[in-house]
Amino acid sequence: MAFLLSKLPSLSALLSAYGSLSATIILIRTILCQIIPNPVRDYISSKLSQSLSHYFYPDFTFIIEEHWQAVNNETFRAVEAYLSTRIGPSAGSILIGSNSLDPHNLEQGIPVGCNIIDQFQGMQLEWSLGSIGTNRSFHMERRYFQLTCKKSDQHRIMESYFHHIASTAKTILRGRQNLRIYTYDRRGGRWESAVFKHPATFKTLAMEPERKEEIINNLNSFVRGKDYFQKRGRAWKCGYLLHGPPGTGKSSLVAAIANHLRYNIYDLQLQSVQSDADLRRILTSTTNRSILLVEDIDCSTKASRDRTEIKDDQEEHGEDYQTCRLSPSDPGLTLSGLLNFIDGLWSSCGDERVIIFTTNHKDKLDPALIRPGRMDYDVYMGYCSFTGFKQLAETYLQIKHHRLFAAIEDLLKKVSVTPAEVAQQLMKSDEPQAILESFIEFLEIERN
Ligand SMILES: Nc1ncnc2c1ncn2[C@@H]1O[C@H](COP(=O)(O)OP(=O)(O)OP(=O)(O)O)[C@@H](O)[C@H]1O
Repeated sequence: MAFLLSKLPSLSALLSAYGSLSATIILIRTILCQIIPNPVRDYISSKLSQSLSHYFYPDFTFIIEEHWQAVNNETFRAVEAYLSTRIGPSAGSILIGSNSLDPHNLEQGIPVGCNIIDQFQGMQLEWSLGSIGTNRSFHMERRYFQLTCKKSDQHRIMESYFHHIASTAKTILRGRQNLRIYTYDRRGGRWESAVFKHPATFKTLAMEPERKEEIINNLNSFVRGKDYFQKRGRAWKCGYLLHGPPGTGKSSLVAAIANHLRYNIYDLQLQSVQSDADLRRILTSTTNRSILLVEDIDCSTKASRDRTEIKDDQEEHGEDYQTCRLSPSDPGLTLSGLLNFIDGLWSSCGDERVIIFTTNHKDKLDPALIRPGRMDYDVYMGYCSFTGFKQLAETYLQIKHHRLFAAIEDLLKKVSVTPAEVAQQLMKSDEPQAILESFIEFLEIERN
């Protein structure tokens, strides 16, 4: 032990060695500082710290939250759609559900806490779904995806993996089996959805063929039109005003549009909107590639109605005038708030949006709402023409010709019946001859 202690350097020798080492380091540093230019020094030190951090912290994490700047995060939706096709044994658990007992309708989703492994261009990518929020405040729950990868893959992921996710998700969402219809739950303060399975298509719709063709062409160019809209500095959206008497197929046309585009529908009752700020919040929580539907807009709120008419109605019926129900608290929704969403600055919020208003009384709407150029397409759904009748006969009776058609054509020129009334008559039995005879009788009665 004593031998070992005698071999150790003395304290003064250690201090002097430390002093000369420090002096040498300072000397080298000063020389390097003088001969190596600043930018080169910065480059070397950043490279050095990068390789050290890669060594000590090799992973990188991307967080994708459900909302982005107070609106729905489309990247979150894309990841959700994409990952639902990547769920494998590593997940440990999956969500299963369906809207019917048909086993083919079984859908799968990603539960919170689930881990999913994905491979892309040789990269190993680990996904998980997390959530912040408590059971008690379910509405406050915020989900987020977390992607963990190698730090060195970070740029490749930004440049190509997220593009791959976006394009795959687009295809998945376009081809999705079930559409959904959303209604706004004012008390819960959020959209509630149900599966939307409406059988109406453009094929079954009784409408003038040229008009039908025109709408289909417009919708097809709309879907392909991102560049078209961008080049012209316009928001990627289009608006339809559907008007005409009850039972002429306005709702059926909305369903046909949704089925054609494979877009979900957000069915908004303007009565449930309390103010312009409320409208902004509700509409920014809808997703892209969707239809915003406001049915019977003339009855929804004072905001949309012709101001002179409201005054006349109130004078005639008193303050309690209820023909077109208004919110008891008289919603603070204003016409300008509404217009802002149709073609004002807020209309540019989101992509690929179709806005549809329906009304039985176009004449009751405020002129500002229907001035030329406000809504892109004005579609009048009228009484049943002979062409409309033939379409309905084909749908309901599977016949294209019949000797009684001539009499029906003649009567339809004199009688105003809605396609809904015609459809009701054609559903009375399966036997075409008997049905057409009874339909002629019905038209004769209507004429007198
Ligand atoms: N143009 C049409 N083509 C095919 N079917 C139609 C048409 N119009 C009405 N119908 C039939 O009548 C039913 C009611 O029509 P729909 O609800 O689409 O009319 P609407 O114009 O929206 O009526 P409302 O103004 O009362 O809401 C539909 O379910 C459909 O069966």
